[in-house]
Amino acid sequence: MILDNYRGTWEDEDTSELRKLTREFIANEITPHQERYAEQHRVDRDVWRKAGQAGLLCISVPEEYGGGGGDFRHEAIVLHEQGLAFDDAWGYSVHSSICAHYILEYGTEEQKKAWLPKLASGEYVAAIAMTEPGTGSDLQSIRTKAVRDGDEWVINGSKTFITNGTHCDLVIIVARTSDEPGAKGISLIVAEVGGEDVVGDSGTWATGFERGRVLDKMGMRGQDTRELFFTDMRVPVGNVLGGEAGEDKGFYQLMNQLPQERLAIAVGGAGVAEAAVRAGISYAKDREAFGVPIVKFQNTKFVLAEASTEALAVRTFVDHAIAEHTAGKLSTEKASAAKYWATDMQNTIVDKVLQVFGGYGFMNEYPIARTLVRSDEQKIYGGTNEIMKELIGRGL
Ligand SMILES: CC(C)(COP(=O)(O)OP(=O)(O)OC[C@H]1O[C@@H](n2cnc3c(N)ncnc32)[C@H](O)[C@@H]1OP(=O)(O)O)[C@@H](O)C(=O)NCCC(=O)NCCSC(=O)C1=CCCCC1
Repeated sequence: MILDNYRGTWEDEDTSELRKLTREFIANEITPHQERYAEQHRVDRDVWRKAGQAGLLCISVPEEYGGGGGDFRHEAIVLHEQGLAFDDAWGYSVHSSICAHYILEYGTEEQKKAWLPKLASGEYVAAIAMTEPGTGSDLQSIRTKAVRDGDEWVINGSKTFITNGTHCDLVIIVARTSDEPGAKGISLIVAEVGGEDVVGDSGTWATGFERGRVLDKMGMRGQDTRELFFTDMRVPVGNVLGGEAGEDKGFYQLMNQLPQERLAIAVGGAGVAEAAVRAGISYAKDREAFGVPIVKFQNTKFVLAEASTEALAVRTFVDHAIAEHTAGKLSTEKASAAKYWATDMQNTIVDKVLQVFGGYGFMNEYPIARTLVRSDEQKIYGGTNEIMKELIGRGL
């Protein structure tokens, strides 16, 4: 099969070892519990602690802050393995590959030392609260407001679609901190909110912090997605990422960091696409019709030939983007292209492979069914694919 033995140009012995470790972790801690995680709309809180112990959290954070001392290639291995395992609860990657990086890139030395070791060990779960009920793609229009009162920010507002909304102990809140319009008056404020291991137990939450509805999603049901509310919630004034120098810089920090998030989603997409092809091949070899395995039919071969070629093309493009990102050369446009194309192709590939399964492809007991719905979500979050095309278009 053309995907066999493929290795990205950036993969080496070190990443091979990490791949083995990640595969083992997912096989033990995620795959056997997928159904339960989907039912409870989140993984167990312990998954973070175990991932921390296994060295799978904050892999690209320097060792001096408790991380693994690697780079984005190492994050990419974990993301790719999650895709390959149809792991649709990738909140721990959001924690590591996205949230930790805001602190690493923009935090003061004191902030990095205070928070990163806790994220790397799994003691804290992190979330980033960007999207609001009335503000998705148009990020400049956020309304959550932080007003300075002495040594504290007083925060009011609401956020929705927040990954890790149930478990988060630390939230990076995107809030308006000045009366400047649009992009200029926004800051990233870190709030330590008090974690929650049990849904509904609000005993340890910060005053003025409330977790809203657990959102009932069509796919990625094991991923914890929730509303968050802030009502006169007080946060120390020093919690703006980057300290005083970071005030009102939040929008630019987001624009700089979102390309990594988009690439992370593309990497997951490449993994899911490949896993779908492998599942389709395996099913077509087992399933018999008209006295022969259906893989013998030309239609089946052609569908799987197309899907495996497309999955390989996605992987090579994503690998190219990973190599550029590791070298510090990934542009906003190329990260957007990787996200848009990898997730669109993921959707196309999964859809055509599902047809090979016939009626069984529509049954939830086969991962391919929930994977199709998951593929729809990949095209929306992290910046819709339409916003990705807008960003590519601006660079033409
Ligand atoms: C691209 C975008 C639509 C923004 O365009 P506009 O036309 O409003 O903004 P524009 O006029 O282009 O710019 C404003 C200022 O910003 C500077 N700048 C732009 N790019 C950059 C950059 N790359 N680096 C530095 N500065 C930048 C620009 O110069 C301008 O500055 P100025 O006003 O002159 O001072 C932006 O809002 C966006 O991206 N939305 C998608 C949100 C979105 O992606 N959520 C995702 C939510 S999170 C999520 O879904 C999750 C999913 C998985 C789990 C985790 C979370």
